[in-house]
Amino acid sequence: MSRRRLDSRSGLPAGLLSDIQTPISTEPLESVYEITGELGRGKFAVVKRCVEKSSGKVFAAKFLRKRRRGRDCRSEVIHEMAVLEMSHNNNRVVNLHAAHETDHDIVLILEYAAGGEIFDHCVSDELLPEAQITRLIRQTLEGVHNLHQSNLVHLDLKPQNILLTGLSPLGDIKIVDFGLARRLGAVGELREILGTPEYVAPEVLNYEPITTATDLWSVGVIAYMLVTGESPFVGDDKQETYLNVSQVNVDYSRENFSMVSELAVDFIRKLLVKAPEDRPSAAECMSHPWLWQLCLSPDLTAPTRPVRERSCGIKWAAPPEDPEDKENFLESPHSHAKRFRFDEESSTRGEGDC
Ligand SMILES: Nc1ncnc2c1ncn2[C@@H]1O[C@H](COP(=O)(O)OP(=O)(O)OP(=O)(O)O)[C@@H](O)[C@H]1O
Repeated sequence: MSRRRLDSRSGLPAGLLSDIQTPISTEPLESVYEITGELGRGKFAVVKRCVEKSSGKVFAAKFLRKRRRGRDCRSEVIHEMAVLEMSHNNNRVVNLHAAHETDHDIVLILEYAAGGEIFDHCVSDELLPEAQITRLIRQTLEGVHNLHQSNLVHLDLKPQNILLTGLSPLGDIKIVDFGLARRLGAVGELREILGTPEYVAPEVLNYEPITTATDLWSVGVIAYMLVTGESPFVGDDKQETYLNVSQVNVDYSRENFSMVSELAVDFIRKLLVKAPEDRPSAAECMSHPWLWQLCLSPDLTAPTRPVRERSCGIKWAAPPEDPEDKENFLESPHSHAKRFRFDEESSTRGEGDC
């Protein structure tokens, strides 16, 4: 995808934020941090593990190139910093610790997420138990809800951008990569953006207005991938992927979902709908019974499911008594979030369906 709305005067992507509080230090990075190894890379960035010499604390240093394809992209890096700063109080977003500038890069020193990407759990031979998946989705929704409350949309949510604070035991999620994030309303209607074809919503492909619902589509894709180990829209080539997305061509067959609860399917079906206005908001999603049915399960660390094994014994549960869930939750989903209308029939089918 290459479409991108440009500001007519500057030739830069429209709606970039430019106010930052974090000073950009020119002190040589190596004098402050010991760089220890690569954690990941994207199109214009490489992320390395580093240790702050003065404190011994571990961080992730994201090296963002200032020039890309012969163009000065400093303002895009500043924008990413501004979004991170706006999300400072959002516990589900990686924290910006400091920033440095080198000849070629601006380096964001980020909170280190030691557990890697949830993508690894989508492509593993052993999928996570649904109780763990629902915990991760709840946390993702909480992070997304808080972004949306600040009028921010992420627009590049995918399993590679949802990291974990730890692996064993499985930690909490941290959302990263705000390069495509935008503030809604900053420049009128938003219709733009590149993204990763497999994960983008139909309205992005169709150059229709982008709203908070665009992120909710991606949450549906992420949930699909975590429960099935498959990417719902990926085709043999880009064209086929686009077609699958724009026709919402999703495979809910027994083959893919043999091990998945009916409530999980219902949750995903609610999000992977073409019309953005028909998708529930992040807050509304939080009252879906799938997210709470297993949260009182005594053993969240239950063995992982081999791919295609059935998850059974589904029982609906009351909202969480778990203090962590209560603390982190958007108040109480049942008291505050407007309840999205869930299909009674599809919800009850999960019970005892082993
Ligand atoms: N804070 C972090 N802690 C640990 N690993 C990280 C952290 N931030 C990023 N990574 C790793 O580096 C990868 C690339 O980071 P990121 O997505 O921010 O880069 P990007 O160049 O903007 O990516 P893209 O080209 O997909 O937009 C992530 O998918 C993740 O594996």
